[in-house]
Amino acid sequence: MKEIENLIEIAIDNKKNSYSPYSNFRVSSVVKTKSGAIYKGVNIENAAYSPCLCAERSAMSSAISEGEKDFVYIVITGDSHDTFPCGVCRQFIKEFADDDTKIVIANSLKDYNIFTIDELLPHSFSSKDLENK
Ligand SMILES: O=c1ccn([C@H]2C[C@H](O)[C@@H](CO)O2)c(=O)[nH]1
Ligand SMILES: [Zn+2]
Repeated sequence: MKEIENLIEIAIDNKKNSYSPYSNFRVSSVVKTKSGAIYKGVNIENAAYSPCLCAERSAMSSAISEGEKDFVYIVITGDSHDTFPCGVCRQFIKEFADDDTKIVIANSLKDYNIFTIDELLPHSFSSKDLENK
């Protein structure tokens, strides 16, 4: 099975662990880093709403917490067709992604599209702006 399909399969399977009693909208993410390690995340909601955590930030945070910041794949799959990352997650991804990081918006094993972060977040603010002030 293709590497990418394997990641999508893991993400779809793990949607069951989404904690989303308020929106009833499940999102699951799987990230793969340069070392080959895989980390999973789901959206985690809260009665106070604002502490809600998106699946992709959850997965990336797990990786970063293990010292893994070089993302090769960020796979996202949700309960709607083409579940794209929210604005907060795009900015979060921008901090760590490079031009080679593949952001995979997956509907099924065979139905997915791949984007770079600059396609999803053009004209963005990043650490480079702080260096070049
Ligand atoms: O890319 C996305 C988009 C939405 N959500 C979550 C946030 C909230 O829990 C639910 C409905 O917006 O979906 C994610 O986790 N990732
Ligand atoms: Zn988000």
